[in-house]
Amino acid sequence: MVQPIISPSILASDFANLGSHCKCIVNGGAEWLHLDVMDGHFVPNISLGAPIIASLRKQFPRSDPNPVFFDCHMMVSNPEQWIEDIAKAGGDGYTFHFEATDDALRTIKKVKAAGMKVGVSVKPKTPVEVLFPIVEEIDLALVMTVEPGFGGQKFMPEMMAKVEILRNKYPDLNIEVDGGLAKDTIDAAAKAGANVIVGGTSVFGAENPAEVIDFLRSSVATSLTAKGLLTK
Ligand SMILES: O=C(CO)[C@H](O)[C@H](O)COP(=O)(O)O
Ligand SMILES: [Fe+2]
Repeated sequence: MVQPIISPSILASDFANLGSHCKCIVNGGAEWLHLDVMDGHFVPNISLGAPIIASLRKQFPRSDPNPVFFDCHMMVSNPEQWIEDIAKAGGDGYTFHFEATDDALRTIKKVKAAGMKVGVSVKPKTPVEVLFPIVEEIDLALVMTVEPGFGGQKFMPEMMAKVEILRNKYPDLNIEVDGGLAKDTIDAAAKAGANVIVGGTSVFGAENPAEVIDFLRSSVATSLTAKGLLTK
């Protein structure tokens, strides 16, 4: 059993007003914040790192009644290098790319030892089957629905086959999709079985983020209910 989770990506935020922009999104009902860390090497772009995450954590303290989950998407070449820094900065989930490590199990163990939930992501050209041997050890699988590196790209519907394969095999797994998720693409992702939805441009760029968040969540809830998978 899983639940719908909306994780808006701060890549599409107004960085000069990051704290207040994120407050508006969280007040609009987002359960998680998706923090895209890019190193300019694994992907051809640079975004942000631990110092920004630490500043943002001060705005969303863990002592809050419903602390916001910091869902860190690590688009970096050496994911083990940043585990301690991100944990100290206040990361809750550490999702690294399968393509970036030569020993995913070792990296998974290190993330867990640092006290974070662990996710593993696959780029569009990576077959989802690579996750099968490690799936029992992870908290989340992230299926990229764009080539990682930039926000505002077009959703790749052909990635939904990967989500379906994972959902059929692992009904209790958190399956996240990232890239181009919006009102016109959510149904495909929800029907395939995704339950954690990243929305950058569609949520941070919306006039009414709360309405978009509700829309995304109800699509996921409808599909999970139809599959008998929704956590009550
Ligand atoms: O990981 C990412 C890019 O690599 C981002 O999370 C993603 O692109 C979200 O932005 P948008 O919803 O605008 O596509
Ligand atoms: Fe991301």
